[in-house]
Amino acid sequence: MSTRTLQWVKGHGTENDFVLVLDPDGTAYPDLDATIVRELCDRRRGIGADGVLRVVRTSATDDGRRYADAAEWFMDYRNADGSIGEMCGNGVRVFVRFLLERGLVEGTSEVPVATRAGVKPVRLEPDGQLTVGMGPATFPESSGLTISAGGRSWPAVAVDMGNPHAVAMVDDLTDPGALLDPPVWTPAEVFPKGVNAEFAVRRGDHHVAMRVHERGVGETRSCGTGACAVAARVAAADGVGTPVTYRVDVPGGTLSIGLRADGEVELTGPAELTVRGEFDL
Ligand SMILES: N[C@@H](CCC[C@H](N)C(=O)O)C(=O)O
Repeated sequence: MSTRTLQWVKGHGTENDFVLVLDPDGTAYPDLDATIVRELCDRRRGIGADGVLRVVRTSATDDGRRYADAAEWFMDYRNADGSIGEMCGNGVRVFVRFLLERGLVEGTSEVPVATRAGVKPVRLEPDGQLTVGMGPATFPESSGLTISAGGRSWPAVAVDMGNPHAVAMVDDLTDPGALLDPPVWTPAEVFPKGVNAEFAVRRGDHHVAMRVHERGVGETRSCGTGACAVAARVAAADGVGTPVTYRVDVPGGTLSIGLRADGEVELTGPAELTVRGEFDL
């Protein structure tokens, strides 16, 4: 019989859902490894989530320590399969909602959060949504890139948002099929560490919709970094000037992506905490 329990909180951003574990000094759950992450995220045997956000002080982590002067808190993110993702746009909003609700940060103007893709400032909007300074979108060389899913293939563009994305424009969001298996891409060397694959359609002026198959997870209801990648790719294809804002519809809601004149990408969306409990380790 188990003698230890893990205290958890569940939250989501446009239905991209996470288990949050508070471990301020990095000592509460030294065994929170890939196996436990998989158990927590299991939707039948565990709590069920797309990933785990460990809330830990930057000074208490190897990956966060270099940011200790810029941010008190480090978002230690893992995908549902236990793998590490460098950045999570929906997750970082949920992370800040947790910090705010627990009184772990002073004031509400802007909260810097250290991630494996750098420090991201997050601010609370008057309507309760959160805006993340995501940094720039960059376009690694990807000429000839194709991505295949559901028995069909599309040309795609690689976009780096701190984590890797392949964006394909499709005629209809049902074209990639059920997205049960990870999409396959060529040339393989474009994404040596795997990829998050977005399939997008245009809905109108500065308005797109997308589905995503996330690396380390499967199809999810939303992906914040993916929505930024789609907006950046569509804006580049259209040659639109900045600043400009794109509405990106995802199965779990709507995100707003601001492409600023200085190259910064801003992600705005909701973040909610929903349930909490204990998990026997
Ligand atoms: N859902 C996230 C992205 C999470 C990480 C991704 N699966 C990866 O491995 O890069 C988001 O909202 O950005």
